[in-house]
Amino acid sequence: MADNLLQIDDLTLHYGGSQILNGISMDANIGEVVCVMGTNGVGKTSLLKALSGTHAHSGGSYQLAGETITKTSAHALAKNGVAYVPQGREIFPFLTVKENLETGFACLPRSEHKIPDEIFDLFPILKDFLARRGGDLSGGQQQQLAIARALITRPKLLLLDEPTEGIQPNIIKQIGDVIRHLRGQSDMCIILVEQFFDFAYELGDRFVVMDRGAVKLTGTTDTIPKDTLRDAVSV
Ligand SMILES: Nc1ncnc2c1ncn2[C@@H]1O[C@H](COP(=O)(O)OP(=O)(O)OP(=O)(O)O)[C@@H](O)[C@H]1O
Repeated sequence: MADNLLQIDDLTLHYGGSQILNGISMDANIGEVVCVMGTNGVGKTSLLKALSGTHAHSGGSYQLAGETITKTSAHALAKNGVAYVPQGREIFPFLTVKENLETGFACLPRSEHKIPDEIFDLFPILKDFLARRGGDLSGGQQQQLAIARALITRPKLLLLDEPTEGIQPNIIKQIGDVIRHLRGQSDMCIILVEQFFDFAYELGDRFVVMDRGAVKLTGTTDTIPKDTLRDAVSV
């Protein structure tokens, strides 16, 4: 039986008086890549903000590994194993690559304040650039740094918001390889928000298509024909 990690039911989110998520229900398992798709403005980023605690949900329930999440601060959720790589990456431009990675230590006990070798196996370029300022990296290198920083926190739930946006093809391929590697380790669940259809289709175990703050289609490559999924994502 699949190892369920995430379960949300009827989740809602408001920005002030505007309701943006209108009751999202979905689940996700360890070892799985779940792709959240949909056109601009349907609420994909808002869903990741709710899951990461960056913006508290306003209703419904959120369970992580069977525990109901009521303390929705981003710091509490990071300590609970949720790592968020936001759209635009948000690395610290004036900190070095090493210092950016070390910010991930904030949610680990002091005894674990070491950058694991695996990080440099996955992203060799970061080892070469440890002393370089984050803001001096290329966009693709910054994206790799942002994913690496998230992995430092040893997440169970890794939230990736459009990791291919504005990135050149060879780095997109490397990021795809990293996601595949992480899935193969079967110790975390990845929620991937992605508009690059072929990239998402290749990596996804399951797909959740959103429309106006709700789920309009969900299934796997076995249950949704590729063209149906492509059409659902683009209209
Ligand atoms: N801080 C905010 N205050 C008010 N409205 C917001 C805020 N952030 C987002 N919105 C609105 O919420 C809706 C959903 O935005 P969201 O960024 O979640 O969509 P998205 O599916 O991720 O879009 P994209 O693919 O363009 O990133 C949009 O209409 C957006 O204008």
